[in-house]
Amino acid sequence: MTLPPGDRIVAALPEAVAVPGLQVVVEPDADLLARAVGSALVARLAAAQAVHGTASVVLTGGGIGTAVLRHVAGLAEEPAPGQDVDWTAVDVWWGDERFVPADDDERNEKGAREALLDRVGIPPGRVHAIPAADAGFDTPEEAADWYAGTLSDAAGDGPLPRLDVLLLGMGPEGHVASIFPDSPAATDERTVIAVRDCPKPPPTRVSLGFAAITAAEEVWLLVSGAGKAEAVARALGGADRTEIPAAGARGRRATRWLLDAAAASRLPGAD
Ligand SMILES: O=C(O)[C@H](O)[C@@H](O)[C@H](O)[C@H](O)COP(=O)(O)O
Repeated sequence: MTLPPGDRIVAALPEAVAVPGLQVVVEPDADLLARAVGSALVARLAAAQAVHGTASVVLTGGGIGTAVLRHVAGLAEEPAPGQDVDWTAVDVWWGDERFVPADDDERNEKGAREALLDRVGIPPGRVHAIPAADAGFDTPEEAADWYAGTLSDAAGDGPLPRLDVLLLGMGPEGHVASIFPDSPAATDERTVIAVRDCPKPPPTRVSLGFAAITAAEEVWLLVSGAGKAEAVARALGGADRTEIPAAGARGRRATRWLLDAAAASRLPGAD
């Protein structure tokens, strides 16, 4: 029997990091990856609604993350049987955001609205943006505390609501959300944190912490390009999450590494 690439890779990973629910999926290139993830996301949200009546997704910025949303918007216009998402019953959160004015092109929220949210009719009350720098908060710390409170309010009981799928891009050095290697955010226990002096501009951000990321039902890491291959291999090879934050991004039920062939090229078992 010939295993598909992702199965071969999981089989080749050391037992210590073969966490329950770990999947590695490899698509030939970035465009096919974004299409595949878009279809999988629609199916997952439809499945969550079939069980719970509602679904929730945590969005990421970045090229692949935004391309996925564009494909989801296209699928929403012509839903496949059984994969019809009721967008009026989807809660949207963000994994991180830049603390800049709302109309700044650096806002992850702006990209997501253009790619998907403005096209599918989600009620404004279900779009839970991380506050912009001109939204009435003087500091990213105040904005982070407010977002933690908003998550907690949505939960009703406990600090976090059910987060069905949490999407993350990954930087070439292994950062996820705005948790950068060897930064204070990598060891912060809060659900939402302010990030200052970020090595990648803009320097001031608000990010979910590991406490929130690891509470999601499923974490999906979207990674493309050869420049990420070494960090992917280190994350899946058991690196410490303070060195490679992506290594600590794990969902409660599933952790899916969704890669193109170039990003997967340094994994054991990759051809
Ligand atoms: O906040 C940021 O600086 C980016 O949003 C970042 O976290 C991004 O998600 C990754 O760098 C992957 O980006 P690409 O998919 O464009 O490579």
